[in-house]
Amino acid sequence: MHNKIDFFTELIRKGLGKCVAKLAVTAPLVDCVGVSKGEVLLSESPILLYPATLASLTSYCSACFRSLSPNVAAPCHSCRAAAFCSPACAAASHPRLLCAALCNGGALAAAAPIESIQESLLFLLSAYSLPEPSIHAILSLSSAPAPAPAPGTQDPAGLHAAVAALAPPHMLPPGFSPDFTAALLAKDRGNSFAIMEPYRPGMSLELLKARAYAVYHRASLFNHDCLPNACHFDYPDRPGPGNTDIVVRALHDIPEGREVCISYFAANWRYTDRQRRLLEDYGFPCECDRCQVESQWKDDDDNGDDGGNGNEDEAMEEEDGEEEGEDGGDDGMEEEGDKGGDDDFPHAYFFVRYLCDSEGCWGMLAPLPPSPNGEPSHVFECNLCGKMRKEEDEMPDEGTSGMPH
Ligand SMILES: C[S@@+](CC[C@H](N)C(=O)[O-])C[C@H]1O[C@@H](n2cnc3c(N)ncnc32)[C@H](O)[C@@H]1O
Repeated sequence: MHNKIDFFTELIRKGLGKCVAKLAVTAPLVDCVGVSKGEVLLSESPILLYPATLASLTSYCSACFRSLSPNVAAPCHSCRAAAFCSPACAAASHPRLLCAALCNGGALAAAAPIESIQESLLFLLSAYSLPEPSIHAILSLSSAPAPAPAPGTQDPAGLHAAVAALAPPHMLPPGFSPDFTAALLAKDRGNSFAIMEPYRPGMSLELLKARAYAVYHRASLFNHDCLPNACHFDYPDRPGPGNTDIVVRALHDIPEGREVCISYFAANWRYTDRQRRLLEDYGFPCECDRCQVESQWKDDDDNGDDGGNGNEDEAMEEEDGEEEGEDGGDDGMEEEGDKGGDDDFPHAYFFVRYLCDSEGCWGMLAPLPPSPNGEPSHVFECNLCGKMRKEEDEMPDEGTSGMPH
């Protein structure tokens, strides 16, 4: 356990779900005429799909990004560095500038020795391979601010020079310039979605890497909230067409007029980490309900460090033990609230209900879509590990406590 959110989730694993639900903020429940829980709000194909790193080229099909099985993988006839999972994917091929750069021996690997530079170069070579309307669709998205130069990274001018050196000049689009490159990079930073490697049970989310990145036109319009009311799914290894489509579903009923927001990263991140990421990568300080609450927490509650004792796990375990010892556990959380200890965490309900409890996962749980006659599903699906959880399995009852959003 690392922080207060982990603490509440741990309580749920110990069967104290009902108490945590009592702590939930009692916002008025609104009659929902807007969106029903589990409803698919968006299903969309990417404008652009590109490998996350050079290593992705040998593990995933370069056209559809399904996992490659070695006995069916066929190398690209031109570059021999990328591979495809089927004749149809080989015919669809992969971005022509990327293919040309890969034909150039180890030049791409030499230009991009570290993964962050690889990611930017793979993006640029793929984006510059798009037909003009698609490049303009990317340029129409909102821009994220340029990051402060970090050691080992390359600025847009350096990345532009690398693309110019790697791609045959006649293949570059009209308007190719350092400014064009900088504008594209700014769009990628604030709008791309990671398509993750396959999750294996027990694997820590921190170790899970992206296999590819995708830019979508309409999905890029979702704003962020640290207590989102929707989350996105992708199913890259599923058979059939549309395996790289993004699917956005409502976590719960959303009243008409309420903004639909997703979280740009795992919802269990600490306040300071969320603020830093949103400021650095997206250019805004988050002022959502949750951040307003958590900004008031003492440093050792959760604000980004261990509060100096370096062993928060122990502190939490002690606190937990005390609760159970005092009153048998179930009402402990309410008492904790009465004592003023944890009543400053009104969003506990959200974590209990919508965060996956698979070991090391921390994906988000959203209900499956309602049935054709509008019946809501009582099965929740994790958008990272794919685990299905029945609503009644350790989940607090939606009707007995307030909904955060
Ligand atoms: C993926 S885009 C979202 C769509 C964008 N708002 C638009 O109108 O195209 C990300 C950008 O939206 C803005 N944004 C997203 N969530 C926000 C929030 N909670 N508060 C303020 N700005 C936000 C930031 O400028 C961020 O860089």
